[in-house]
Amino acid sequence: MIVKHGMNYLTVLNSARNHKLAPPLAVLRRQQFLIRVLGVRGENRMQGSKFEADSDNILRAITPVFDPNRHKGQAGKVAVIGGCREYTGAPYFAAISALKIGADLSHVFCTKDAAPVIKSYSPELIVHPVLEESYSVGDRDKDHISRRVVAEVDKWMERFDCLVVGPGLGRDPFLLDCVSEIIKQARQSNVPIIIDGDGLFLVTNNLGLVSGYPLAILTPNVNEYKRLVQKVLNCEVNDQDAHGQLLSLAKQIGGVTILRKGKCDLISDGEIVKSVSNHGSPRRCGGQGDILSGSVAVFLSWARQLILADEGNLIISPTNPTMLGCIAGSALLRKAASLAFEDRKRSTLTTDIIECLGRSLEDICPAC
Ligand SMILES: NC(=O)C1=CN([C@@H]2O[C@H](COP(=O)(O)OP(=O)(O)OC[C@H]3O[C@@H](n4cnc5c(N)ncnc54)[C@H](OP(=O)(O)O)[C@@H]3O)[C@@H](O)[C@H]2O)[C@@H](O)CC1
Ligand SMILES: Nc1ncnc2c1ncn2[C@@H]1O[C@H](COP(=O)(O)OP(=O)(O)OP(=O)(O)O)[C@@H](O)[C@H]1O
Ligand SMILES: [Mg+2]
Repeated sequence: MIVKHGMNYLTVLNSARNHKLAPPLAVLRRQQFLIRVLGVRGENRMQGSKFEADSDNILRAITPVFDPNRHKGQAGKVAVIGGCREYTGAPYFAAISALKIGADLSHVFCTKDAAPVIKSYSPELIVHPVLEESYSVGDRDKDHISRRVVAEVDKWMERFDCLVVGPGLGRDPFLLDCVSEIIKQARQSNVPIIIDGDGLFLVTNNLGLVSGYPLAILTPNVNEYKRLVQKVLNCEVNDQDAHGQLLSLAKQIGGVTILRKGKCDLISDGEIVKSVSNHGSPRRCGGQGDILSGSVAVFLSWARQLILADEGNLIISPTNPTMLGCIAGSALLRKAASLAFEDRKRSTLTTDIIECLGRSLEDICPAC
């Protein structure tokens, strides 16, 4: 069978299937080979586009070199607000990913039920059992419990370089009210905030929480993006003009940065659009978005530090730390997912990808 340039996948597969002389296994192998070859060609086209971010150079530029004069905390202190009765995996994935990439300290603020579970996954995480869900709070106690929850988080706020709000947070109304107050406090303290998962459910219904805050990053998946577009732009997702629509969405929410996750990750701060489409994994197991939110938190913190220290002498582009954090986090996650898949194939899980984060970063910027 001759494969001609421009033949689509289906034509090629059907030809291979109709190739009756070949034994079935050989046909299958040939099909897989053709899919791989043609798939890679398509991906290269996307990576060569003018929108594709220079992610390797960005990772090299913003990852700090080791310095014996630095003390604990200077490589990043992040906090994840999430974790409830249903979900304990998501906040763990986000918080541990931050540590595996190089943050010094990673906190989790979760409900009382979730805390012992998350603590038992890892002694490395600092877990605060402070959030409350409606079922454990009487109507009369709501005001003072809400004040107490917000105060518990606020006393740590100034120490954090970045907050990740939403992985495994759940949608309990009382809990979400408290989290709204926490977002307001973070904003007042100028702490960058990444909004993911159920945090996006909260923010989509209350855009004022992040609108006009340049240190906010939203990381919607396909469902979350759809809801955001419907709410803000009052229309449906338009894949024919994906870049233009993302740009308007970020602009409309007052210049927040949006990382639209998908086959190719698209990132915009309302000024520019960048894409990250390096090879990832075909496995779509749950939790990869959580790794991403923890990763973006670390890279955003590092980019911000670098920009403050360099006083405008930065030689990379873009220069917005939220854009840099998203590009670096997305590229690293995809590389780690690809490495994990090479090794584990169909059984690849989120924990396998987390184990590949260190090696992936090391390949691009060695520690020494
Ligand atoms: N191991 C873990 O702990 C992991 C935990 N995870 C955590 O899960 C949470 C939800 O995130 P997700 O990604 O499942 O949300 P998403 O794609 O919008 O929903 C998919 C479908 O479900 C539905 N739906 C969801 N929640 C609903 C609700 N409360 N009540 C009713 N419907 C609900 C939704 O329907 P819709 O909202 O469109 O009506 C859609 O059809 C979030 O906290 C995340 O961090 C993940 O990170 C994975 C690993
Ligand atoms: N079709 C795809 N091909 C390759 N990579 C993808 C694809 N879809 C998503 N990804 C990658 O997986 C990462 C997580 O995206 P995903 O859409 O799974 O998030 P999510 O649904 O929020 O995940 P989670 O299960 O953690 O909530 C993204 O950064 C993206 O790079
Ligand atoms: Mg998610």
